Amino acid sequence: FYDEAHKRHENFPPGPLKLPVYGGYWIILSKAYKNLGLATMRLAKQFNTKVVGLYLGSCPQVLVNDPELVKEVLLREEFDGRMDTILGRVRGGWKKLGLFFTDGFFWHTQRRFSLRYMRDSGFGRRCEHLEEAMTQDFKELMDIVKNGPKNDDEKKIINGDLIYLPHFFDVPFLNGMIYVFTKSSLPREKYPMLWEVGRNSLGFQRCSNDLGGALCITPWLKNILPKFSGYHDCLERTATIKQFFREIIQDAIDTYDDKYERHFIDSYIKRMRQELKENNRTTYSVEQLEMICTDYTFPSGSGAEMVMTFLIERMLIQGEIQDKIHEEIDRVVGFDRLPTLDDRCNLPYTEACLREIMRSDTLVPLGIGHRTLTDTKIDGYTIPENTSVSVNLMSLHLDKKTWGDPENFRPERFIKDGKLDVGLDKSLPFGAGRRLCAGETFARQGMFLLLAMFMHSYHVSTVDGKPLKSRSKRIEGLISTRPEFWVRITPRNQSVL
Ligand code: HEM
Repeated sequence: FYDEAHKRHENFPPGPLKLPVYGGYWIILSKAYKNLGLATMRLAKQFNTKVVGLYLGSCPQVLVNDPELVKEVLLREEFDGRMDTILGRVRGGWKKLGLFFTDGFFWHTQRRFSLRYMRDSGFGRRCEHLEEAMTQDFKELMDIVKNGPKNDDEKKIINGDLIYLPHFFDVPFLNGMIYVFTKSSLPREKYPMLWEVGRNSLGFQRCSNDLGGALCITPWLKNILPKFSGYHDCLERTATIKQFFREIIQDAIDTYDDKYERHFIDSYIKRMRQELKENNRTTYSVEQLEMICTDYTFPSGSGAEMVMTFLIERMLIQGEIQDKIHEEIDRVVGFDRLPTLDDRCNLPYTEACLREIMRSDTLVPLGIGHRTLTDTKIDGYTIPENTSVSVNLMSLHLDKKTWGDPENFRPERFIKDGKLDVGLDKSLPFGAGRRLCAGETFARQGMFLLLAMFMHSYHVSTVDGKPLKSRSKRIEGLISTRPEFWVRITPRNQSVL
């Protein structure tokens, strides 16, 4: 037992013992059960290293806990793989599908194709049609607030002057994605479907953690503890989102005409058929198209909304932030129209608040795990091929040398001479390199647009009217989330409706 616990690859980074079955997994959790970023920092301190090495079961796992090394790993190609885990397999019906959990030629081809098409639809540059669609959805929400919900589904999200976060923001983000895929969005009668996708997106994010959870180390847990291990949620939540897209894709296939390329789904089908005809084989398939739609959709229905929710929670703790955003929006936009993305460069404080919340409240603390594609080195240590490598983005976002006062929420740190200076933003909430978040532009622009419209239209307070004393406990999942909650909104600037 002693020998086994101390057995390590040669020159592997220092770290905890390899205990039976789970290796060092429970040791990390014991450092900070609900906060793997903090746990990583504590392990790094304990072993006096920037790179921690341990084993999850028998699989080598490296945790990188240093701002410079984090960037290095994200930028070096030999770290670009993804582990082949049960989590990824369950989602794809035991096949390796989608974008998040695939790698190599398949991932590269599918990511490049989708982003090449979606580049003009708000994923590379601004898309006015997408902005109009998201603005229209926001106006519908304002209408529900003003005139009251029409049914029980609406009441679950908007009830009098109370709104339910983060799901209040489901409609514009998810309908936005549907617009990107199909060039049309769902009308108000179908919003309950979007709320269902939103609930499942958030549920999926909570089915595991940044290290894959116990299920990835001991997949047999799916048979004996399907609910507790997260297996059930992973399967069911993804199945619901996939089913939602299956119907949209089937409809596109049924009405497909080679001569007209109506939208992304058509162009994907076209490429699939072309490649099959010419080469008799292809990485394109209807199943993969379902997974692509799912992989772009669930972060929209959870991640981007959670960042906005974190920021609203911060405003309920530090009331002056809300006052400053209101002051800026009123001065720049006025009272006769809603803000647009044209206003972004003139609303530096509002934009800085989004950047500061993503720095101070890291959404994906250990990023999405990478895999080494070959034997390699980091900080002098040897990392064998097929090692899972996670970068602790919190080690960068809370680094004292980089930020001076990382513990303070201070959007002004990004503002110089009254203007936003993006050069001052050293945070990497979306990662970097070839695995950079595929939705960064969509997320940044969507969050800004919705935040600006929301703050232009409402004052926000707690249900009991008292300021919050502190942030709520985070739920550690694939991303960090806070529990859903109701907040009170008081209309302002309503003449735009
Ligand atoms: C504020 C919100 C968001 C944050 C902070 C965020 C952050 C991240 C991070 C850290 C990664 C992993 C990067 C890596 O592997 O090193 C990632 C991957 C990804 N994100 Fe996001 N994300 C957000 C929103 C979105 C949205 C709205 C979408 C889609 C519309 C999206 C789509 C993706 C995809 C497809 C990947 C996988 C990329 C790949 O493996 O090639 N994300 N994101």
